[in-house]
Amino acid sequence: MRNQRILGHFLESAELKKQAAEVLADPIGNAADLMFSVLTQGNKILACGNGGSAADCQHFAAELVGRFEKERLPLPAMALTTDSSIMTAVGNDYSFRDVFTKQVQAFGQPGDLLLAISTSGNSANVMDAIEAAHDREMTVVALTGKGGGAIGQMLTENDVHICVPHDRTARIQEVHLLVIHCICDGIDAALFGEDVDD
Ligand SMILES: O=C(CO)[C@@H](O)[C@H](O)[C@H](O)[C@H](O)COP(=O)(O)O
Ligand SMILES: [Zn+2]
Repeated sequence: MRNQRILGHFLESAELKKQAAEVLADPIGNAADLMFSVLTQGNKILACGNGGSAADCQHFAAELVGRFEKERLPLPAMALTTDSSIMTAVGNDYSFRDVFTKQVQAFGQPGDLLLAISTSGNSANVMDAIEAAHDREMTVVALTGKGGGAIGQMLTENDVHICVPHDRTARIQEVHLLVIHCICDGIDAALFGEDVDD
C-alpha cells in the first residue's frame, strides 16, 4: 500500500518530465541563451522564490558560482533568499512583500537578470521583485506552473517564461530543478563553444 503510493509519485513525476520536455525545450533554450548573453556582457543574475523555490535559487547560484559539471571560471549569480538579517529587517520594518524587491533595488543594475521562481505564479513578493527588475531595466526568466498565474501576465517580450504544465506544487518543483540543470548545461555548452543544436 505504502509502496504503491511511492510508486505513484515516481510515475507521475516521470510522466510529467517526459511530457514537459516537448513544451519546455524552446523556452529553456531561450533562457540559457539569455543568461549566457547577460553573463558574457559582464552582468549578473539574481534569484528569488519562496520555500522549495528559495532552495532552488540557492542551488542555481551554487552551480554558477561554483560549478555545474565542467571546470570553468565562477559566474556571478546570487540568491536573494539567504541573508536572514535582510529578510527579517525588511519583513519586520516594511513587509514580507518587500523582502526581494528591496534587494533587487539594492543590487540590480540595468542588463542584469532576475530568475523568479513560483510554482503558483502568484507569490506577491516574487511579483513585486519582477516589477522592480523591470523598473531597473533587467530581464526576467520566470519558472512557474499552474498556468503561470499573475506572473505570466507581467512578463514582457524580452523575458522568458518557463511554465510547467501541471497543477501540483511538488511535481512542478521537481521539473523546476530539472529545468535549472538544463539551463546550467546550456550556459556551459555555450561557454565551451559546443554545438547547442546537437
Ligand atoms: O516546497 C514546498 C512545497 O512542496 C513549499 O515550501 C512551497 O515552496 C511554499 O509553500 C511556497 O510558499 C509556495 O510558493 P509558490 O511556489 O506558489 O510561489
Ligand atoms: Zn517542496
